[in-house]
Amino acid sequence: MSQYRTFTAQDAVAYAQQFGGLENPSSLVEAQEVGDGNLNLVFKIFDSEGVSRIIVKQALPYVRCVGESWPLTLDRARLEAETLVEHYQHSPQHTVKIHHFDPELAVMVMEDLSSHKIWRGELIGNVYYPQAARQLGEYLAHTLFHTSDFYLHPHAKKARVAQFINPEMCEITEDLFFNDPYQIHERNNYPAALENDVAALRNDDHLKIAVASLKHRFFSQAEALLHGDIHSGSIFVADGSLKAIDAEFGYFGPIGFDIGTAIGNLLLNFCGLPGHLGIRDAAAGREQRLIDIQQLWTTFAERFQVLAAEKSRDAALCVPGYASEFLKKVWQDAIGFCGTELIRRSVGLSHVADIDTIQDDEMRHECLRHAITLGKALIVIADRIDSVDALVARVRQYS
Ligand SMILES: Nc1ncnc2c1ncn2[C@@H]1O[C@H](COP(=O)(O)OP(=O)(O)O)[C@@H](O)[C@H]1O
Ligand SMILES: CSC[C@H]1O[C@H](OP(=O)(O)O)[C@H](O)[C@@H]1O
Repeated sequence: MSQYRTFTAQDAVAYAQQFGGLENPSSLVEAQEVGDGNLNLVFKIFDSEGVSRIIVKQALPYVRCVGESWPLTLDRARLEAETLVEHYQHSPQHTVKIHHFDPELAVMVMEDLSSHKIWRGELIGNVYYPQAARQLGEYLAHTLFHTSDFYLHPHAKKARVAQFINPEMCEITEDLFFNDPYQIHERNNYPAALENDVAALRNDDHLKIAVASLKHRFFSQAEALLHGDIHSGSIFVADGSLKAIDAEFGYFGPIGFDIGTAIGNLLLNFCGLPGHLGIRDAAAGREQRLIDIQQLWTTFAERFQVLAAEKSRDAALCVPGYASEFLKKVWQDAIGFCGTELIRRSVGLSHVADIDTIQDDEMRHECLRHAITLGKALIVIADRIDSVDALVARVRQYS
């Protein structure tokens, strides 16, 4: 029989005392539930001095932001913990450390990153972290290379693919990214003023064929163990430091999905900045976002190629020149997936604070239209955007 029960704050304290690995567990006295994501409970556990020392995260048997009417697998906690543990092996500097995990309770105890801040909030507040984009590129290169066919023995790779089969969480992405925005659906969420813009998505057959091709790749390309939801709200930053959290959508999928999601969230911030800052600061912030995107991709691609040259184990994939060919396909995928992230965050169930917190309705609608237009263009002309400089030029063209 399942032992699962939803934790109270007191349960979380007792659990952290038992499994937090701290030298003086009895100093942990209080918990505060701080979850602001769409899905789970997150408790900060404080010591008697009021200092947050460790985190307890528990999956609920349903989608938190919707309620019990949308049941969801508890196995997502295992998938999150195991993805983060695997990623930590390959990129310990840039992955939160998991101390303990219990599949029955769907709970994990992890490193407290209260010294860091969620990147999305910092991007909205115009606080610049010059190393962050490069560090994100490093994280993606190391985690994706070391879980790919370049590096893993074919038997180990297939065993990992099976371990990380994640049908329910993938189904959420399959629906929210590739279906809902292109049809009438009760989950969609956009202002009435955008009705014509959204109807145009539904009526664009050329766009829908390109989206179908991206969904097909999401279904079928088991290239590496993705984070699966690497947006700026799943990334903590501090001076010189970046750490990924929240990997419950982890599965073996197309590498371009992680790259496209990351770039897409930088572009959503680009679209939203005029709603938060004056003209000059918004323009400067936008330039920084474009530099972030260039640094993210350049770091990722350079690091991936170095790893491929030094550590590829497969006799065919290690042939000189193949890794750079492969990265061309990854880039094409990334542009398309980036476009789907821009659209689903503007029209679908789950939005981003970069645009949603803009107070002025007219301005917010303008920023949403910008994201939709840019997203549509990227999906349709992905094969004509063959470099990061070409992407930056297209973003300027649609500004
Ligand atoms: N390791 C951590 N250290 C400090 N705060 C955390 C940590 N993990 C999560 N949080 C806080 O909890 C919030 C929600 O966590 P997240 O993993 O994004 O939840 P969800 O899975 O519901 O999206 C984060 O935005 C952050 O404020
Ligand atoms: C019904 S889940 C919607 C949305 O929420 C996830 O984001 P997060 O939990 O990090 O806020 C993910 O992006 C899903 O697509």
